Amino acid sequence: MTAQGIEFVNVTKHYIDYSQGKTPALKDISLSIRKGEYVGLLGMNGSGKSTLAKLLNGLLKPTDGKVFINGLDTANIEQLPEIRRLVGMVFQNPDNQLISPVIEEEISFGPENLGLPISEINRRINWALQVCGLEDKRHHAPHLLSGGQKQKVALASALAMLPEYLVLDEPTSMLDPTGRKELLEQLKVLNKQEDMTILIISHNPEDLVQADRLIVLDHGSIFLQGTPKEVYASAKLAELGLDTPTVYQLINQLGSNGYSVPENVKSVRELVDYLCLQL
Ligand SMILES: Nc1ncnc2c1ncn2[C@@H]1O[C@H](COP(=O)(O)OP(=O)(O)OP(=O)(O)O)[C@@H](O)[C@H]1O
Repeated sequence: MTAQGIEFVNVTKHYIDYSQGKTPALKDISLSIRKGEYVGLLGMNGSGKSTLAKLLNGLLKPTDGKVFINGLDTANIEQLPEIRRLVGMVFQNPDNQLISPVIEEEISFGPENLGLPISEINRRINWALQVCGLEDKRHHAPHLLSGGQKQKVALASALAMLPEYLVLDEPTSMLDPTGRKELLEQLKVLNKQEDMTILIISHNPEDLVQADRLIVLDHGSIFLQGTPKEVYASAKLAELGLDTPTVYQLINQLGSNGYSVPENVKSVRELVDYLCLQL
């Protein structure tokens, strides 16, 4: 067992008594996510993505199998506080996550519970507000914000815990195009500069292109995984009816015409730059 990283060992999750013959939400999943990795999770509605995310910080327990975070077992109640410090979660619906009357208090809640000194709490609040572009909203009430702004507050609260692992379930669903672009940029920075491991779930394939690895779920099982280039070049993906981002449609077309594009080209802009260099 590796001490660092996330490890799913033969994990099955049933929500309902399986003596009734119900299909499990997740079936015998084994996977490893190494520390510092940026992983995208995709799949059709009901394929098990949110269930997998909730297993990561012990919100759900496996029916069978084990989930380890840095070697800590999510089924061990004594290890849960440390697991929840390590794994920050940003849920699909921020209304379920925000509890304080003022944004600053919402963000300080977690660090205060860790018993950190005031100076460190303030440093983390300032940093999280700045990363999420919320400096001017510090004294606002979360419930008066728009859905997208609430999503940013939920992210800021998770970041203030300085998690090693950041799990985001549909984080861009309520953001406008600018907010979406900014969030994805910030995730890249958090991953590369802060060495934060990222697991992002999204129905928007464009949100996942910067991942190191994509994992595709189907009916609770891993259907396909690989680099974005490998996954989006796979004919299997079309079987699920999942969209291919524009840049990979172009890369696939170039590939079928005999032109290979390097793995690090992940946006239309980067593709154009790369092609210009080849002229
Ligand atoms: N609380 C619950 N009780 C019973 N069944 C549930 C519960 N939550 C999810 N399920 C079932 O588990 C399966 C996987 O659901 P999950 O929410 O993990 O899928 P998902 O891939 O995140 O879907 P979506 O893309 O729609 O968010 C579905 O069949 C769903 O009906």
